[in-house]
Amino acid sequence: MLNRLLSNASLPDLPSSKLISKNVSRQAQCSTLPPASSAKGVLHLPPRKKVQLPPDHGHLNWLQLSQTKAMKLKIALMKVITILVSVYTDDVSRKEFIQKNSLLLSLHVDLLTYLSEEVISPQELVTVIKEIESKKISIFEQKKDDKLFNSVFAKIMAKVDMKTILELFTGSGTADLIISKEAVLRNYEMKNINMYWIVLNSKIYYITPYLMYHPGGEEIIMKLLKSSRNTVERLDKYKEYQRYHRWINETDLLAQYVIGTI
Ligand code: HEM
Repeated sequence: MLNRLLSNASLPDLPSSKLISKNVSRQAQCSTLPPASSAKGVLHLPPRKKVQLPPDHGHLNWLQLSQTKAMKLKIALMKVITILVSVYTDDVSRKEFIQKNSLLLSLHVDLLTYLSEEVISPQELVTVIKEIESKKISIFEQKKDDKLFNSVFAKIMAKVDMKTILELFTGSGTADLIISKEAVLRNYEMKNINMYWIVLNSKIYYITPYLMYHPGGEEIIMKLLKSSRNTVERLDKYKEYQRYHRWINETDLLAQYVIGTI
């Protein structure tokens, strides 16, 4: 499989050197180094936690997959849906969101508001999400797409063309959207695996598509997001993130998944 991927070699536009943080003060444990020595004065690092990923879920698979147009569209649509459900279901959050973002990102705000008022109400979305909550399967992992989500995608795309959605919601197009901490906490409390965000260093990322490709496994991330100890003051998981991989530059690795900023 790897040989086939390497021979196709249409590698994405992400040189590996870009993924390495330049501000690493000390080399923490990495895959190629032996564990840190327990000698006096050497900082203790968490033990290595090797997990077995499903077939075709290596880093290269993920990079290639995330560059396909179908995947980009699905991610953009899911960004829209997760914002509608996390922000627009609550009057206070919605008003604050519109007020804070109308000046700089008016097109994003207009599109989201139009969708929520004319195309699919956030309450309707919540019902759809609840219906498939119990399946606990990411729509990015199923061979066959989930019909309910597809019907929502179709509703949106019947009113807004694909080019507009891709232009506004692909890559870091939404990076400057300001989203309240209350809306993020609402997202963290959702049970449907397709809705997951994570905050790292004040940036919010849509993390569902990456979960099964995470070399440290999905469990460790899910545990953090679904902890009953999460509060508006404890949304940012950057400390925990850095504990395991200071050397990884998440802003480049997750550039396509940015939802906004808290
Ligand atoms: C959400 C964004 C995240 C990204 C993009 C990410 C990325 C990565 C990458 C690329 C590796 C492989 C590192 C290597 O082998 O050198 C890795 C491993 C790992 N990550 Fe993450 N990670 C994320 C979040 C987290 C979080 C929140 C935690 C836990 C608090 C975590 C815990 C781990 C662990 C335990 C490993 C295995 C390290 C080992 O091999 O010993 N990750 N992650």
